[in-house]
Amino acid sequence: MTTATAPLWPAPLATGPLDAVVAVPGSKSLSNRYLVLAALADSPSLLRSVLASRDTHLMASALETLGVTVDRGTDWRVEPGAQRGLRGSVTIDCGLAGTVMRFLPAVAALADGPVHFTGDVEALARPMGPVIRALQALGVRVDEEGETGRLPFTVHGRGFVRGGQVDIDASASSQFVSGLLLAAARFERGLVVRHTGPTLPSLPHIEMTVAVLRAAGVQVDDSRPAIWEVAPGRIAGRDVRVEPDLSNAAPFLCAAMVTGGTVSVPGWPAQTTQPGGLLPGFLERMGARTSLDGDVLSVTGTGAIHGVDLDLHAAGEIAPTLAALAVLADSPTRLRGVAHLRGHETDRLAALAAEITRLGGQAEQTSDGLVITPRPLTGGAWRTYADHRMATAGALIGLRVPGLEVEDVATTAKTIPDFVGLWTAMLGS
Ligand SMILES: O=C(O)C1=C[C@@H](OP(=O)(O)O)[C@@H](O)[C@H](O)C1
Ligand SMILES: C=C(OP(=O)(O)O)C(=O)O
Repeated sequence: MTTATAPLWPAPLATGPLDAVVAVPGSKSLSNRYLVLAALADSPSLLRSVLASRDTHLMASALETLGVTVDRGTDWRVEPGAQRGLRGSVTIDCGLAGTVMRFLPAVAALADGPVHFTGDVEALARPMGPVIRALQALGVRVDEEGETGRLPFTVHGRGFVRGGQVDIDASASSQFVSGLLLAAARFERGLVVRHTGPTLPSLPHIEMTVAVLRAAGVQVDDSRPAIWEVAPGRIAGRDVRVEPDLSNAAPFLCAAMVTGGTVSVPGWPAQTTQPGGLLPGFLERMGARTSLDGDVLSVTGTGAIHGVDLDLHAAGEIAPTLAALAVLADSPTRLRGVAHLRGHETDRLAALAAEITRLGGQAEQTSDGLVITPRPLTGGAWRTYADHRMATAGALIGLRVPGLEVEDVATTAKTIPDFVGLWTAMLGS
């Protein structure tokens, strides 16, 4: 939570070109999908290199509340609740995790009683309406308690969902679609989801959902644009290794460009549905050299950072990092296609514009993004609005701007367990 008294972390200045290897923890998006599917499966699962951060602990705790066993050791072992059914008459704390608040309502509909959903104060602003409306259209009772289309609400599980077909406007978040698809194989008739809105952000994340479902033995037809059909059937427990979080790799790789050095991330997948897989291409357009040697992705700064015109609708979660890089570029940048960032952990377009401007920079919001014009910056507080990616963006700018202090850097725990440790180790190596 952001308060006036939140501590300030003096972001370290870079003292020279980096030459560092950074082992980035597991993907939030993959970890939380594997957890949901493991909970709905008909046999146990073992999740290796799973991310242990606030968002994945919230997911694991929520599933435990529903009667699933999640043994959180080095690897996480999940004993599904499927055979004996999911438990109702419980409350789920979503924190600020989009994956928990959007993935679990459809799961809760399978529970044997009411499941109350709540979260952080910042979470109460995030859009939930399409999820609630879709479940209601499928015959699930959902009682809203505060503002319409927002947390908190109660899903009245009846132990089964008939399923069928549902239309949904997912222009505010791809997670609305993913959340329905993840549970759909457990609906009596499966589910056809049709997206009806004007834009569809984060398509790679929906493709990720389809891929993890298929890998668990679920039949998914995604051959028609913006329509996904999940057949009813069993979900298999799995033994899987989670890829590193490529979006969380972004600030570290960008640090190579800011310092004119090299940063390498091992474990980079040859193929991935993570939107962070688009990152090397974006960084090359901004002036970096990149190479994939085996599974080690290296980014080398050439000394130059160029402004760029980028449509980020497929990869909105890396927009804050690229905005921070753009602040340090040699020409203006336009980021487009990311209107949905207004419903992320905070209104990220407003937050980035405010904080860049506070340092003396120039950043204007457009209807669907930002225009950033590089200017000399001065240090000062960088506010983070409970947003982990605002914090890591501040750290990146702080490599070059003396006196920049990141408010509430602990908010990075949402998806990285020890961001400050990894960042300072990178700078020290
Ligand atoms: O499904 C997922 O794991 C995610 C989907 C995206 O959400 P939006 O489509 O709301 O941007 C992304 O930004 C978020 O960080 C994770
Ligand atoms: C948008 C993000 O998170 P969430 O999963 O909470 O939507 C993010 O991590 O950038």
